[in-house]
Amino acid sequence: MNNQDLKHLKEIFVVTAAQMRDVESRVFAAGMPIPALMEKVGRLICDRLLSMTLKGSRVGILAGPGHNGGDALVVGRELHFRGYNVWIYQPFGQLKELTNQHFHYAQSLGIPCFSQLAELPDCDFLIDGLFGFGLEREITGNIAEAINHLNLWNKPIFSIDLPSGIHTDTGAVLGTAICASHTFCLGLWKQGLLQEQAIKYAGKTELVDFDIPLADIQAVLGEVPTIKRITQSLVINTLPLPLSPILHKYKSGHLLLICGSKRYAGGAILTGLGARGSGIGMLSIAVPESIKPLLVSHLPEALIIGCPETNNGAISHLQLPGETTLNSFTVIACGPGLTTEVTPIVEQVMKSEVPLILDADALNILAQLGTITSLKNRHQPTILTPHGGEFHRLFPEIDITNRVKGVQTAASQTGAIVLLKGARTAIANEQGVTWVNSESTPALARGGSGDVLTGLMGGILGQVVNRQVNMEDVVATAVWWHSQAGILAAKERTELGVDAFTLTQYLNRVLAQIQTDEISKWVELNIR
Ligand SMILES: NC(=O)C1=CN([C@@H]2O[C@H](COP(=O)(O)OP(=O)(O)OC[C@H]3O[C@@H](n4cnc5c(N)ncnc54)[C@H](O)[C@@H]3O)[C@@H](O)[C@H]2O)[C@@H](O)CC1
Ligand SMILES: Nc1ncnc2c1ncn2[C@@H]1O[C@H](COP(=O)(O)OP(=O)(O)O)[C@@H](O)[C@H]1O
Ligand SMILES: [K+]
Repeated sequence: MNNQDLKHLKEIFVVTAAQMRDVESRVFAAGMPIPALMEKVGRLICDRLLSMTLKGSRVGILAGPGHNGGDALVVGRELHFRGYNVWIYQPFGQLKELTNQHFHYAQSLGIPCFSQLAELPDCDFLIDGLFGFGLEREITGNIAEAINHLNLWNKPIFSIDLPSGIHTDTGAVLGTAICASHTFCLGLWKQGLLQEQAIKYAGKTELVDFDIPLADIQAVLGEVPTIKRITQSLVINTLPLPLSPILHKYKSGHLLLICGSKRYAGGAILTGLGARGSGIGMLSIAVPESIKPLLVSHLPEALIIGCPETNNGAISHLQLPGETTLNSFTVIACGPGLTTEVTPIVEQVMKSEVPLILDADALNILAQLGTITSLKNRHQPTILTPHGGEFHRLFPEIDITNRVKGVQTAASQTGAIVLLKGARTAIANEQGVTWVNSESTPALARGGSGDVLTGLMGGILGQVVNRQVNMEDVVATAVWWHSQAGILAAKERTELGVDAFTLTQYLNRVLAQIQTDEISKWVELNIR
């Protein structure tokens, strides 16, 4: 594997504090000296800082008692030698040995050091090395006060490894936490940085790779990591590309969408447009008869199935054409805009023998039915795509403060692939294989964007279901594609310009951006 592929691969792994300690212990046991690693990490951060356009030359170093503080002191010393005005704030009585040595050396170089925050002069930016993955209890007293005060300075703060105060695994705030503008996560992604509650503290995040041998990572996390970050290089293999030159439309998947009502006709259109964006070969959409003309006008290529409807304009029962049954389709996606009147339809699709995506109202009906564990009886995969509220209705007992644990529990209870939507969408299958999407945009937090995701996911699934792919990989691919469309649209149109319809217009542009050679080049990483 070349260096670039190895770097891509390391972006996928996610660790807890205990796992990071195990990985580091292996590296140290193999002979890498701890001081040499600290020096290397400090220099890498320093180089990265120097490659950014930093405003001003007055730097405050916030040094903690552990090795996070040691890293920060190395960064401070290097910036000092490069002509920056460096000041150190170090309020702790006792430091770890190595950190203590760096602190004394900095003092001997004449770098001013203070133990009181009030003495620290005004800085242009700060380096936060108070605590990393060694934070083990709530921050209190003068350190907590200092952090709260520093957050009010409104200056850029670059956090080393994690914003100090953020729990490495859960992302929870332990007492208080630094609000960083940028976080340099060291070596491997810490699970806490992928949890929703850490987002507003971490700022922009990036991984600083310090060349941990892959063998050490895999010895701790396994060859197939249980928790994976969704990255382009990992999902690219699951995209429905390239097409076979002798493709026939009936070999490219037939997706059935069951969606919409007189009241929520737009949801059906958006789901259909999401499916269109996937490139699915054949698309059928079952809607109430009265909105059929509307769907036809928006999706002329789709087969629109008008169904009998209730007095309120919801589908009363499915009326599929001719000999068609639910099992005639490659995939079924059911839910957006249905209303909660369609209970028999949800019961009917649950009995189908094809992969099934349940979203929105289908999830609310499932919650009302109270038969969620019966999903285990399905012979084909089921994918549930709740947002936080729907998740709570489906799984009132499951706490999602730790969203990763939450989806894992839900998936193991139901046997379904569970996707919990949000700023950091998390996906898990029954075996606990988990994906987290860490690249997204709040521009997606708008009505209808979830409908687009359901259609897109159904469309991808329909095309790749006969390939040797893991279902949860397909779900992750849909989430990645959807987010990337949002990011691209927000870049061009601002975050406010990404309504759900516009989002559908960017789906194809995401693919167009990916170089064809990258698609054909994709290397087997042996981690599936
Ligand atoms: N060995 C090295 O040179 C490397 C160091 N790294 C750095 O080392 C860090 C981990 O180092 P450590 O294990 O020393 O841990 P930290 O530097 O994160 O902090 C641990 C220290 O803080 C104290 N502490 C914990 N919670 C506290 C609280 N609430 N209030 C006051 N004191 C508290 C502990 O008693 C301990 O002394 C990483 O986050 C990273 O920055 C690695 O990432 C890279 C390799
Ligand atoms: N703050 C956010 N950052 C990134 N993505 C978000 C954010 N909030 C919501 N999303 C995404 O937007 C979509 C919203 O879906 P959903 O809640 O089902 O909306 P709707 O039902 O209106 O279509 C999901 O894909 C979700 O992950
Ligand atoms: K830190």
